[in-house]
Amino acid sequence: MMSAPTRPAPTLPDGERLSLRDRAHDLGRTLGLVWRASPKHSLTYALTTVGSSALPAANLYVGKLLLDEVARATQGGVTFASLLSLLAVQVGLVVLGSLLSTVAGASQQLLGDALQHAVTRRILDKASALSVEAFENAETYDRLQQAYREVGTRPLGVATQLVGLAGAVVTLGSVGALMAQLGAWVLPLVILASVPGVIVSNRFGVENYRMLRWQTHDARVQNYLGSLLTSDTLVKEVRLFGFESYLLSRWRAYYLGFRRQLVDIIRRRSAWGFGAALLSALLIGLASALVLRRAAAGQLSVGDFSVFILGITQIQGTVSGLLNGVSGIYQNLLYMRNLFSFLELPTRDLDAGEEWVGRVDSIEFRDVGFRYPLTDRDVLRGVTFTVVRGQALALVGENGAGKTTLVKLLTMLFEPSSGVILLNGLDARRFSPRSVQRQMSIIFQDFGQYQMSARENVGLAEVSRLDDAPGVQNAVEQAGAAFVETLPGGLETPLGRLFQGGRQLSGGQWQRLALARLYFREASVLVFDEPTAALDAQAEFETIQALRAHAGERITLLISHRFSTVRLADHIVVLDGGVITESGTHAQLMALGGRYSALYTLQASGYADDQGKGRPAADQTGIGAVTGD
Ligand SMILES: Nc1ncnc2c1ncn2[C@@H]1O[C@H](COP(=O)(O)OP(=O)(O)OP(=O)(O)O)[C@@H](O)[C@H]1O
Repeated sequence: MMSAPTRPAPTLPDGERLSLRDRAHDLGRTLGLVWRASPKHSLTYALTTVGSSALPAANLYVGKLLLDEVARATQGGVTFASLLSLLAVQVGLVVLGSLLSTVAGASQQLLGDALQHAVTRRILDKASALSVEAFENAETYDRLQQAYREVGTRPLGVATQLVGLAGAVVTLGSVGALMAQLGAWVLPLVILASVPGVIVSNRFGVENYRMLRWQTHDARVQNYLGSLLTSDTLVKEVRLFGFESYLLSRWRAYYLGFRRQLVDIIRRRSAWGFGAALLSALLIGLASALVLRRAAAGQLSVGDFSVFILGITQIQGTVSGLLNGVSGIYQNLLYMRNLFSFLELPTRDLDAGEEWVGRVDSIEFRDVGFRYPLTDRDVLRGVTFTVVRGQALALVGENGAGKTTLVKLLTMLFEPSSGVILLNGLDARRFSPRSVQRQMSIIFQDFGQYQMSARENVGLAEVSRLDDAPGVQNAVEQAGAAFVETLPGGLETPLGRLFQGGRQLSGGQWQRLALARLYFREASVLVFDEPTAALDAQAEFETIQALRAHAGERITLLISHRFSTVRLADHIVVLDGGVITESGTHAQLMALGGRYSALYTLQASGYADDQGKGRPAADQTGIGAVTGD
């Protein structure tokens, strides 16, 4: 059986190291969020809730008067009218209670909805402003996930619990004043009886929160494993290789790990809970004995006794509500700390810096190095090359050599750790990344397959022209994605399987659409990261032709493992372990007889063997035709 995953011991979440002052600050911030989400509903909810908290004492008191009157009636001298007037007051209180709780419930719901929208919006705004780097950092990503997952409950939880606390104080004060008249020790004993249960539930509540937080990472892994088993795109591979049971056993190993922690908590919580209930029963018994002693001495009326009996439930409910409210606020504030620290994450202002205007005519990497955050290895070192307008530069290298990382630097998604990138001879750091990025268009290796219409899939490259149907059409043709015209709704056909009525495309068709997206943006730098991986030979040939047609006016950067494509570039850079080991034209590199020539010959001989008829290898992929013109 698969063993449970092991991870280093958990560290305390940020919130648990906070001082009282910081917590008070977070509380103030949370209330600020709530208030801004909807002042009207915040106020209505607070007033109605606190108002209705005084009703239990009023009910108890009128009930006591009524009982005493009924008891007196047995001795005569009480009119039906006086009993009826007390009943009318009691009914009035019930009606008022219903009215207040209806208004409180409705305003809470509306406030919750407004608050969820406001906080989700802030999370999404923040996520949109975070750098790509932040998404590649597991801790930040966990923080985002948690903030997003619990946004519907936590902020509202703080507000309702705080209002609940104010209400509990009102109830406790008013009911307590009534009960205090039954004997000096009665109220303290009843209050004390509520405490053990609350302490136990709080202690385990915090432990539960810590457990869930500690499990966030593993739960993500488990969810991922589950998603592999339910994915429509992966089902073929999973079935063919038959690794369902492996995935299931890993998924189950995580479940068993969670289960062990849960069983442990439940066991301890039950034992402590039972002990607390015993202690509480003992204290209530003692308070009852004190009251009964006064009753036996004829010092209490039937009404007084009803205040005691009903008051016990009322006080216990209120005290536990009060203490739970405090611990609930504490727990929700831990979440809020997580949310605030996510919202406080530094963002890279993509608009900071000078605005880049005009085309990019040259890109120069000068001794560029890069190391991913929180890692201890440089994935690029001393990278130096120049590419100018009209040139196509190809990057080759084995998996993990650093090609995609280089593209991330070139497209200003990441900043180099050392060295400098010059655009038209100027330090790229001077310019706002967004303005430079507007000059760039790209097809990534893991390009998006947007479950939207074909037009949107292309138009997303330049949202301001999303409705430019002729422009989209043009890009579609350039990318050889004319198949979209044959779809039932043409460009408006919804794509993908996620939503009803969507048309699923093949891998190559999705890739052509991604190419159309690249062409749709009028950019001076085009980056192709494995643009032909999912294309057939004919499509690859057409793509390369389109690429060549554009090369004249632009800078083209091409990453490919297909040497048939690579050899067409004007300049080829070979990356090995993050370092440039060779560079030059295809002919120069072949003449050099180094790594490039070895790999090229290896791939070419593969084609030749396949064919076995002595036809030139390159013809197989249409390269002969391309280079021959
Ligand atoms: N987000 C990341 N955090 C840490 N290391 C990373 C990250 N992304 C990539 N790397 C590491 O950087 C190195 C270069 O990766 P990169 O994706 O640039 O390679 P590549 O040449 O594009 O590979 P491939 O041909 O497989 O696409 C690899 O060793 C990889 O493990």
